[in-house]
Amino acid sequence: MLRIAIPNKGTLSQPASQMLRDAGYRQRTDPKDLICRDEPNNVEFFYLRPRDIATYVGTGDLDLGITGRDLLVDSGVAAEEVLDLAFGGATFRWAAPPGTITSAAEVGGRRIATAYPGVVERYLAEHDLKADVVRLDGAVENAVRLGVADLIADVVETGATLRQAGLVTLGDPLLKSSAIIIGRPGHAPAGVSQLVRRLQGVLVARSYVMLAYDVPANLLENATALTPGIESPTVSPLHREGWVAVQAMVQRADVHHVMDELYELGARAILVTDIANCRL
Ligand SMILES: Nc1ncnc2c1ncn2[C@@H]1O[C@H](COP(=O)(O)OP(=O)(O)OP(=O)(O)O)[C@@H](O)[C@H]1O
Ligand SMILES: O=P(O)(O)OC[C@H]1O[C@H](OP(=O)(O)OP(=O)(O)O)[C@H](O)[C@@H]1O
Ligand SMILES: [Mg+2]
Repeated sequence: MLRIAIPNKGTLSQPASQMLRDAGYRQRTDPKDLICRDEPNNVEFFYLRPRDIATYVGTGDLDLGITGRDLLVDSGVAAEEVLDLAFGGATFRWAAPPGTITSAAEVGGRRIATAYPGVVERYLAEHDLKADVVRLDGAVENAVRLGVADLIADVVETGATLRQAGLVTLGDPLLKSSAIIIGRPGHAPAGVSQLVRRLQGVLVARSYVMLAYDVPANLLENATALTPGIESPTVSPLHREGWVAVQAMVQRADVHHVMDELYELGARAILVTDIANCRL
């Protein structure tokens, strides 16, 4: 049975379970449950602190885990990224009061508050800098105001917490994070490739829609240039002479723009439908 670690709380917890449900796996119904067995799929899910997940996967006690890229880096565990799950996106950044520290080169010699000392120390080592890393558990943005540190290094999503604390970011992000599946290098037990394919199906279904429309046959080339699909669009004859029906997958982010262009070209009955899941 495949054994997989899932975040039990925090930002990544709900979306991780939802993604697995969308891929056809059973998930816990009570948020206090720590284990959920999915017999038909031969998978057992273990609900763990996202920060601990790399440790379980790295030791080989669990086969796979869902965690954040920043948490994996912070752990220092030699687990590998198997698939980017495209949720839980955030950057990991330096921040300080405006006008105090203005470039990343100036972080050397300072007191840096963070809940991710592993990420910060990796950066300092790579840039040949020395600094005093103050490890905190959370609410790191308060550290400068309270005099514990000169700057912070923390997760930034909307930037609202930084603004509220009167801090501004400086320099480039130390890293760009999102939820990922991690595994142990060289360890690919039965069921892993099926799980990855299923999740890839969910990712595609989330980023594409199915577009269907009718168009005069003499405009087909122009229309399909707008909707080339993945392999190629499906074209079917219509009962009405001189018209065809076209179906193609289109990037969700582009669909309104593509519909406008198709309508202007002469296409009609342009319909968009969600894709529940797919295997490409
Ligand atoms: N707005 C956000 N705040 C915190 N973490 C976020 C955010 N958006 C994405 N993440 C990602 O979530 C992971 C951190 O999750 P974790 O559960 O440890 O902290 P949390 O969501 O802040 O919850 P808690 O503060 O209750 O521990 C990291 O990979 C981080 O990049
Ligand atoms: O850029 P934003 O959208 O404001 O999000 C980022 C903030 O959210 C998280 O804090 P959280 O509320 O989880 O508290 P914590 O610091 O105690 O973990 C994170 O640690 C940042 O402080
Ligand atoms: Mg937090």
